[in-house]
Amino acid sequence: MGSQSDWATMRHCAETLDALGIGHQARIVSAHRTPDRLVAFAKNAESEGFEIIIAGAGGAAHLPGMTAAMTPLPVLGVPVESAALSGMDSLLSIVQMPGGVPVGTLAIGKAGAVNAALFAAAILARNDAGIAERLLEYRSRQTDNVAATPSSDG
Ligand SMILES: Nc1c(C(=O)O)ncn1[C@@H]1O[C@H](COP(=O)(O)O)[C@@H](O)[C@H]1O
Repeated sequence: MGSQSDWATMRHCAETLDALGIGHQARIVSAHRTPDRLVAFAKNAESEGFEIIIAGAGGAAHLPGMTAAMTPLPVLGVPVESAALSGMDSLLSIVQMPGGVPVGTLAIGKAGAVNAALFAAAILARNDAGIAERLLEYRSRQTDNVAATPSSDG
């Protein structure tokens, strides 16, 4: 993520990965404020054993795209909700990549952070039966938790 302030959003991604038993690391890396850290991280991520990068950033969110430019790994982008423009700036700056350098862009905020973890799980599940099974269980629990009728105090 681009800043400590993104953790309130991105922790939902980390918690979802934990729930699915998927190993992960959370790091603060900024294309703007820590450019050398970004280059070192993105260029070495594959050789360090990372399989997917989830990049959450807000405002002028260059982090996901710059990361994607420097790694062959799949990069998922989470637009963090910004105070000034409610995350529309984050969304548009992450989603509007030029052809040839894709970032898989999720929804703004918490839903996007959770879905980035689930999307990563779906990719990893193709080659990992344990993750595939846990993802199915997660989806099944989610289905079971949707009531068929509304409660009067809901
Ligand atoms: N978008 C980026 C990048 C980047 O794209 O490299 N680095 C920090 N930021 C974003 O700036 C916002 C405000 O950060 P602060 O709260 O630290 O001022 C955060 O949402 C962060 O992701």
